[in-house]
Amino acid sequence: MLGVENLTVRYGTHLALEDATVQFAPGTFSAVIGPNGAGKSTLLKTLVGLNAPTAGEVVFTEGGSARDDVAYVPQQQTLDWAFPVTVWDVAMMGRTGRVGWLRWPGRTDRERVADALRQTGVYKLRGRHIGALSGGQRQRVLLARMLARDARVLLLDEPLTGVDAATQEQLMALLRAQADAGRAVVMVTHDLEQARRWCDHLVLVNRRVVADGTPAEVYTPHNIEATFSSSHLGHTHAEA
Ligand SMILES: Nc1ncnc2c1ncn2[C@@H]1O[C@H](COP(=O)(O)OP(=O)(O)OP(=O)(O)O)[C@@H](O)[C@H]1O
Repeated sequence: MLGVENLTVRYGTHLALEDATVQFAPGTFSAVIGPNGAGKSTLLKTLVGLNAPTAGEVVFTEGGSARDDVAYVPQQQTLDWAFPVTVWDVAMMGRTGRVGWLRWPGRTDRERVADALRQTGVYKLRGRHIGALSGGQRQRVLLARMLARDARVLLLDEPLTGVDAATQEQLMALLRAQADAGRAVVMVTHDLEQARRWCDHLVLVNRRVVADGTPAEVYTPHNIEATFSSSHLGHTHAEA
């Protein structure tokens, strides 16, 4: 189990997330939903250890250094796609940590990478330079790197950006299967409708956690209004 308790994150004087308490359970596909600037990426980055809490904490239950068990897929546009590596190399980073190998990949590593590339449908592109890929192909490669990692917790920041509708459905099915296999899958998205169809846990965020529960519990006009209306944003700004 991974979660945050009373988490507040500030960037300088800017309050990005305030007093958030949420848990992400194994076997659950969670969606973190909210408008631009709501603190969604901040939540994921803090879970993976890229941001330090200003107050509150990240909580791992069940076992010790579980952060090693977390695979993180950042937003596609935050990565350097001109970097001279192939699709295979990027997926292998899920095993070895970085290019210029920390250790020489073994047979298990190669098998896991091949399997991940097949699952995401880019095995045939394995020799291609990542700079030559479409947006949808890039997203598949990032998902392959995540799958190759074989982590128990999967955190994905808007993994369906730049992906066509048919591929989005395929990738959502893939993530659903990861949750059904016992992993905790947490996805940041803007797409409330898609999240409602595929996820069993929705977290609505607008600087604070507005609602947290099953789609049936969370998907109410009141919660959606509270999450997405600009008047509410103004309200939370005023509180900050
Ligand atoms: N490194 C940073 N330094 C200063 N401010 C930041 C930093 N990162 C994020 N912010 C600000 O914190 C707020 C929350 O950002 P965050 O990226 O978490 O939002 P988000 O919900 O993921 O938004 P989007 O949907 O646009 O990606 C925003 O107002 C953003 O401008």
